[in-house]
Amino acid sequence: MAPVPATAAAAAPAAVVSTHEIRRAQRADGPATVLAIGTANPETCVPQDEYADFYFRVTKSEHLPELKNKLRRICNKSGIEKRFMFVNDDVMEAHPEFADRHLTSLDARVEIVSKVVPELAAAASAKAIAEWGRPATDITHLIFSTYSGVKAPGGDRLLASLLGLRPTVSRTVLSLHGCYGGGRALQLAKELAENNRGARVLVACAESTLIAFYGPEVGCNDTIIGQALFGDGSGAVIVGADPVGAVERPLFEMAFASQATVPDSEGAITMQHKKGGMDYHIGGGVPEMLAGSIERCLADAFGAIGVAARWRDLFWAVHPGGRRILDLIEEALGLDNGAMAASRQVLREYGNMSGTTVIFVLNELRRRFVADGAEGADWGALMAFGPGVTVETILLRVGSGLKGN
Ligand SMILES: CC(C)(COP(=O)(O)OP(=O)(O)OC[C@H]1O[C@@H](n2cnc3c(N)ncnc32)[C@H](O)[C@@H]1OP(=O)(O)O)[C@@H](O)C(=O)NCCC(=O)NCCSC(=O)/C=C/c1ccc(O)cc1
Repeated sequence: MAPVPATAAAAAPAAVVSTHEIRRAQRADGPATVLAIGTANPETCVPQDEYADFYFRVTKSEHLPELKNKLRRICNKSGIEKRFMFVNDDVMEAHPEFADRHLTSLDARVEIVSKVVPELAAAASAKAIAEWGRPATDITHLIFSTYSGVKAPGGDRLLASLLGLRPTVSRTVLSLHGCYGGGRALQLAKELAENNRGARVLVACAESTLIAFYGPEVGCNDTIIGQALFGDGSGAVIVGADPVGAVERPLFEMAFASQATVPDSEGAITMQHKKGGMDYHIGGGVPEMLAGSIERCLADAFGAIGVAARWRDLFWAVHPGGRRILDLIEEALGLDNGAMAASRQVLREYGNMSGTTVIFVLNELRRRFVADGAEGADWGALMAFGPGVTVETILLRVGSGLKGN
């Protein structure tokens, strides 16, 4: 069809513009930036040194003392002091079938998590929105990441309604990314923010171990290791480009993001919903596998943007999948023992909350930067890992909202 001359009709566009120009006008000018962070946890807190007693009591497994001792040994070496969770005595009394993974319980689990997980995400998101300082109706996109979401319409819809987001908010659910869900969601938020001028993306990650909580079994060490490490929590981040001067405070600029799959690692970490709850496997060699891959991921990412980085000069937001993962990554990169202090603190206070954890780490880093004025800090790396084995890398720069506080 020939273009309509501008004078032909009052409703015609004033000038013919190409789709390239339309596209360019839709893009943001600056990089995606973290503008606010919020976190939340369920009420029940279990000290790590009481966890073995709690777990063997509520699952009625006291007849397996060797496994209880093994759980105690792992808890002692975990670097964790306490964890928060939805599972408590009341839940287990109401659902004794949760203790036995061979009984059918998925429906009951999904019924509970499809309510409590979005509610927890709403609590974290409300904190992020309050800190952000703009109305919830200014959120244009919502990314909800959880491995508890196996229902439609899903937790994203409930979350949007609990927060009073506008009906035209663009919703996406990410599921079963496990421990790299937070990294994946932030990376997607970066793409959305940079490609949609004025977009404000709410990333909400929320996980509950209730979907995967069952009693111990002789010969299944995965259950014991999971019981030693995992906790429940939610983290929310607001991401947008071109911050509005007087209102929005740039915390971290997202300069580059990438994903890599570790070769020959398919079976190392697995998750699958089954009739008795979510089944999972955590291979013994995961810390070594990650330590062997991490430097390549970082070098490729910094290489792609032409920045010569020295690992010792960076700040770190690394997913604390387990204490040994942090130890081996520090060693592989030749870092000081304090380099992962924010990750270790989150591990100590909350355990491994799967995809949510890296948002807690980012929040802890922010707290540390505010406390010391972000002196000397410039570039950093956020890294998250999970099934695949997948490594998410996001290169960060300290934002102006954190400098000179
Ligand atoms: C703190 C650990 C667990 C133990 O510390 P350590 O310094 O290695 O100590 P040890 O070498 O003495 O090991 C203590 C015990 O733990 C056992 N162990 C050591 N890793 C293992 C192992 N992957 N398997 C099963 N036994 C082990 C090890 O065999 C040993 O057993 P035992 O000799 O009987 O005392 C440490 O190994 C560690 O940090 N491991 C990293 C764990 C890890 O790979 N995490 C990343 C994956 S997280 C993930 O996939 C999440 C999935 C998920 C799924 C469901 C959810 O609800 C939520 C999330």
